[in-house]
Amino acid sequence: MSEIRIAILGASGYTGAELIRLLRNHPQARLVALTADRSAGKPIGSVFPQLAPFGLPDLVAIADVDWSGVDFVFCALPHGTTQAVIAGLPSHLKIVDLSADFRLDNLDTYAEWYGHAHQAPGLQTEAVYGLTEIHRDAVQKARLVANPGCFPTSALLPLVPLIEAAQIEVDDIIIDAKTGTSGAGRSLKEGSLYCEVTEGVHAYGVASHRHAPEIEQDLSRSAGRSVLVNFTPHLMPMSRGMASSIYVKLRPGVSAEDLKATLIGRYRDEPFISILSGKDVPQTRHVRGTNRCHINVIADRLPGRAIILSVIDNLVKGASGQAIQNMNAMYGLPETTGLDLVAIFP
Ligand SMILES: NC(=O)C1=CN([C@@H]2O[C@H](COP(=O)(O)OP(=O)(O)OC[C@H]3O[C@@H](n4cnc5c(N)ncnc54)[C@H](OP(=O)(O)O)[C@@H]3O)[C@@H](O)[C@H]2O)C=CC1
Ligand SMILES: CC(=O)N[C@@H](CCC(=O)OP(=O)(O)O)C(=O)O
Repeated sequence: MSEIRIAILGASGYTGAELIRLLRNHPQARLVALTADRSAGKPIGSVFPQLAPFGLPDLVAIADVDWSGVDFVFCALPHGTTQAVIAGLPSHLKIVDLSADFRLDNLDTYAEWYGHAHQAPGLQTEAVYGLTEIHRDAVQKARLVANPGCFPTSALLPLVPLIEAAQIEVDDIIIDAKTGTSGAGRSLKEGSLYCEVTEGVHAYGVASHRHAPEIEQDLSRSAGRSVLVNFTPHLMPMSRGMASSIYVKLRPGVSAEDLKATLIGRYRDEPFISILSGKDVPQTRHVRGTNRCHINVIADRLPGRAIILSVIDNLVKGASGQAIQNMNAMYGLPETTGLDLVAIFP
């Protein structure tokens, strides 16, 4: 297939840099426009020296992009800024939006959790939730894909097949999740300072994190009724990586081995998902820098309960890697194109 001419909006951020790193290995991708806000007008190499040697376009403001030379847009802007930007783009463009702006189908739920009315409700009706392994058919036909959040990706990949198989009680799901600090983005925030993050761990967004309704949206779709979850994220002193420990109650007659068999069957042909053997514990270091998700299911000591462990790299399967996987699906390319990566270890 011919080349895909790509613009990255928000190229001077963490997910933007990760898109550029990964797309360097994509044979069809040609980066024709990179945008920034504070850094508009600068060479990308002045923001990210590791990207200086590759002949990339300079950073420009979004208003200065010539859309006639662009086929595809990765939108990696802060949530809340993206609906208006995407609503103003020409209709020939295919788009994967990495922000949360098009993830929630229910406009009232969006307004409740994001504190303002949706600014592009018409576009929301055409947006497809891009958890690729679960919504592949819709992603392949989509023009606008809402790339999932990192916590929802790590939780939904194991939970959706188990709910569809009616193997777990949907009213008793606890998601205890940990993330690296790059999840907060590159802009200056007191909570991301070294002294606030190093040598300690803390929960945040307790009983109020905006990824709860996103997780619940897909779990409710799978269950055919409203599902609520207990979700608590924690900030870890590491730059990237995400681990979700998920505590579930088994339905009568179901064992932890049954859950594992369901996941093995569902993901047998999925290149990015591994169900680990025995009681092997998934570790973030084993997926670092890759688009992979490692999962295991272990019987709890408490009768009738199981513990599901799921790890991803928040910047790759949790953001830029899944975004490229979705682009590949939208163009009918093998989903692994540009994403055939081995973890950086140790
Ligand atoms: N980091 C992660 O692990 C994940 C992030 N996401 C989502 O992806 C999106 C990007 O995240 P991330 O890369 O971490 O964010 P960063 O804060 O690192 O980068 C944001 C980018 O957007 C640009 N920008 C900021 N404000 C504006 C504006 N008003 N108009 C135009 N451009 C603007 C910035 O430019 P400049 O720096 O020049 O000001 C920068 O290029 C967010 O919506 C985030 O929620 C999703 C999953 C995981
Ligand atoms: C450490 C940290 O702050 N992480 C972010 C998650 C970023 C992400 O996945 O998602 P969005 O695209 O929905 O922002 C948070 O908890 O909000």
